[in-house]
Amino acid sequence: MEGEGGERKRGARLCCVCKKSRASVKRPKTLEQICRECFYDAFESEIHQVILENQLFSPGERVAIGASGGKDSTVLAYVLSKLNRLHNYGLHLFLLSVDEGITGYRDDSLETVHRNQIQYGLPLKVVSYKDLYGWTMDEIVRVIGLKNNCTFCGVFRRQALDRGASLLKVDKVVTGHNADDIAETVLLNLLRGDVARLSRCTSITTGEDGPIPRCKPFKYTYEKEIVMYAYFKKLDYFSTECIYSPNAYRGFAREFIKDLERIRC
Ligand SMILES: Nc1ncnc2c1ncn2[C@@H]1O[C@H](COP(=O)(O)OP(=O)(O)OP(=O)(O)O)[C@@H](O)[C@H]1O
Repeated sequence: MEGEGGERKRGARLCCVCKKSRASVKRPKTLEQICRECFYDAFESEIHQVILENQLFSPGERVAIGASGGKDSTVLAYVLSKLNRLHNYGLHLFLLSVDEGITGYRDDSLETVHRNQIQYGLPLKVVSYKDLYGWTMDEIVRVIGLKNNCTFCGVFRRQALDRGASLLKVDKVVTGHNADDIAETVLLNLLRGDVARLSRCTSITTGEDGPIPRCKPFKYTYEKEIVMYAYFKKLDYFSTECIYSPNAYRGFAREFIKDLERIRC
């Protein structure tokens, strides 16, 4: 038994990047066998390259990170603060959260954002549907039911982020939309035949003609890698799905894409 274990240890695969440490991760994006430290480096430097190549920011800009407390925006807040320090982007970063008023979901995830505020030393602004529109999502769902509620919520959230951004006087809002989210949106726009949105939805920056531009630094980042990064780094995030979204059209698009991926692999 001992011999077997020893042999397995000696035969352990080395990281294909540093060739020193034991590979402990298979990168979903490249399928490379890689060690954790090299995975962190690759993950962060790819996002840095995306920021540079797309000229997402200019020195001195005030940038609000749309912070829901979920994995994507938590990793975005962590990585963007780190890159800002490391590469002297010169950005003033803020966390901006929208409280939709969903009991048992957003109240819990906002607690996570309050902790992130302290952990990352970033100022936090919370704007709520109740204050802005006089209704919480709980109240809206009580009236309209679970059909189309995500459509209402999406429109309200977009406006609420704009209102919060103008209160914070920021130049840009960044969100944690990742490559998987964008693939779903492409499929949804195809199914709806929405040609105008289809041509816009893959842009890394949108809303340049509106009140405030929006950027997606994770446009090329796979969701699986964001989950791995958050998990290995032990980041503090909230992982429950919205209690009102299980019937959303988007959920079916997500499953369809996952099925296609499974068939292809
Ligand atoms: N309530 C909110 N307040 C602020 N920003 C939000 C909120 N909800 C969503 N966002 C922003 O929009 C992005 C995409 O939101 P989506 O609802 O698709 O959640 P998600 O893919 O689960 O992301 P996350 O893991 O960050 O919650 C988030 O990453 C975040 O930047």
